[in-house]
Amino acid sequence: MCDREAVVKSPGSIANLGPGFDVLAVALSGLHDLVHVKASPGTGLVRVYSDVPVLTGSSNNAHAVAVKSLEKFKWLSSCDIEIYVRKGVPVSVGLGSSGATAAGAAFALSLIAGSVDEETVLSLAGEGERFVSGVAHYDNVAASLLGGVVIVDTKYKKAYKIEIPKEIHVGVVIPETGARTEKKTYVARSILPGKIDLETHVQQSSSLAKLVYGLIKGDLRLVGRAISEDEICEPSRSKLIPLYREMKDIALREGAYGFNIAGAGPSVFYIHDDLDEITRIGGVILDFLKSKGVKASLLASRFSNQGVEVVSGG
Ligand SMILES: Nc1ncnc2c1ncn2[C@@H]1O[C@H](COP(=O)(O)OP(=O)(O)OP(=O)(O)O)[C@@H](O)[C@H]1O
Ligand SMILES: N[C@@H](CCO)C(=O)O
Repeated sequence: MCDREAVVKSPGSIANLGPGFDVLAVALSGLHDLVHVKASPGTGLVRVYSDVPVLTGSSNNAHAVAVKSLEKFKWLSSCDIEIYVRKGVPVSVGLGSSGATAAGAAFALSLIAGSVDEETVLSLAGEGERFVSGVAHYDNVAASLLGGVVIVDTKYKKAYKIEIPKEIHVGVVIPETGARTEKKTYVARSILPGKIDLETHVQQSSSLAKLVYGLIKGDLRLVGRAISEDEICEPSRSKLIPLYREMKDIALREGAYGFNIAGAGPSVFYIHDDLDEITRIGGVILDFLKSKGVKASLLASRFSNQGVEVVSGG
């Protein structure tokens, strides 16, 4: 039995999308991790290798996912597990890098164990996020697994996918400075308000519902307007991102449909239906940052309906 392997591709993602803290995320096109899992006869030893040296061994969340998988799939404990992670999603910038690996590892291990059940895979992948941020949140991992825009059902640990109705291009401005440390998601979560008042709840729910309605109707301007609204994370997290307000003003003034923080930051993202506009608006933001002595780069991508994909094995 312990002589199986699987290679999967798992996409990066943007979580929250403005008002959907821990509830919404979207998979991205052209950015993915490659996760190769091998099982061989043994005693339940887990070894993880990565092309990003600091992520080799037990500092890679794939290790935590594998340990949980051995507990979940009992027969795997008579196997040794080796995992090779080739990172394609930039680490620690807000593009769901840890989530991409966690989702890929959970999916590949479940394939090898012969039991790919969405809820189990989601729950195993969430353990990879717990390892990184202290909390098992499911937004990034659900987007990496399913593709599209996902809505996380936090009560029943499920995720519902909304197919992206039309081309939505996204520009991501990645600052070289900002809260980009190993613990950045942990820190970015620790500064959030512990409680919110009723008025904030109503406003946030309205923005979130508007975003989902806009997606279903294919109304990108409405989607963008909703993406720009967040009463919970943006007020505190934006203070960790140099020139955040100015960047948002520029993007919206230049015609971006919506702008907000990508995941836990420090990157920011904006959307448009025209790729050329994404490039042009990004250029204006980068020129502005340069004039202020802030180094940053632009990454252009697209919202994608593609989730995790099997490359071989299983
Ligand atoms: N397989 C992995 N891939 C990437 N980061 C990992 C992995 N395993 C552990 N980490 C740790 O997680 C940290 C950041 O991941 P985290 O998911 O919090 O941020 P992110 O990738 O920017 O995504 P986001 O803010 O969108 O959730 C990294 O600095 C790294 O130390
Ligand atoms: N929803 C998560 C995504 C980042 O991991 C957060 O904002 O903290």
